[in-house]
Amino acid sequence: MEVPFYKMQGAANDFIVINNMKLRLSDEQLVSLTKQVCRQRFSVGSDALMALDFPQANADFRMKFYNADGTEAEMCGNGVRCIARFAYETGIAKQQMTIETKAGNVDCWRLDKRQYRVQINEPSVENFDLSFPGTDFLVDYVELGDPGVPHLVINYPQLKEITLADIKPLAKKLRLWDALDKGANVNFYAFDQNNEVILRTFERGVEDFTLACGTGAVSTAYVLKKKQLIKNDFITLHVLGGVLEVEENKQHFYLIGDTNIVTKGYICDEDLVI
Ligand SMILES: N[C@H](CCC[C@H](N)C(=O)O)C(=O)O
Repeated sequence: MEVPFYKMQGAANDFIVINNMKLRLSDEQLVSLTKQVCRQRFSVGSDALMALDFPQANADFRMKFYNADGTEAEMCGNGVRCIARFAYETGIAKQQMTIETKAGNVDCWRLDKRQYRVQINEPSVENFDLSFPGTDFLVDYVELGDPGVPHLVINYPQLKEITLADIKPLAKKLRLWDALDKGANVNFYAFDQNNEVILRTFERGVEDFTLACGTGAVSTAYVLKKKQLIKNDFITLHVLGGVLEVEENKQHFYLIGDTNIVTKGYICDEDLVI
């Protein structure tokens, strides 16, 4: 079976995007497809797969988001920005759209050919200054949306001086912390010399650091604003894949950033079983 798809990335958080309004694959088929085609080298390789589908209520369309390991996540900030561009450029939506996600509906705006802006779901859970056993780390927990996408936020001042390998063991322990009933994505942040944020995110369902994480950026910005560690309404976050902007406007948080359509074509992986 040849599967028509776009390969897209937002700040190098990369995605396979398919139109399930046309393919009509079942949830089980989407999970199986994801686990096969997200594998690097064996197949296309990607952080996640997103299926654009019919909305269940009054949104323009529905985004079904699957991590590379096949687990479905509640939301994806970079993913929503990319699927919004896919929808606009394939005539499914106009320049402003409402997208149904597991975490709730989100509004998204096309700013220009590549820049998209999304209003991220309001937090439904927040627990600050949790002490992580066996360390002197205080970590903050936020779920964006309801049910929310779970994020831990940790201040790690020497982030610039260390490598991801140095913090991967800690990231894995935090990701799997048994105090969290659905685990979490793990965000390490530090401030740079311009008081902008450096961010590195270990993602649930990828089980590794990705080059960017949109809901991780918003979770971090949310914590910094709530703790009054940052005053301005526009927060620049430097991630390995580039830059993400988070805007707070009337208590709502918006994620703004670049998108890139890397490939348009067909997955014709000869080992693919659907
Ligand atoms: N990269 C995504 C986060 C995906 C969340 C997923 N890793 C999970 O929570 O299982 C983003 O840009 O928001």
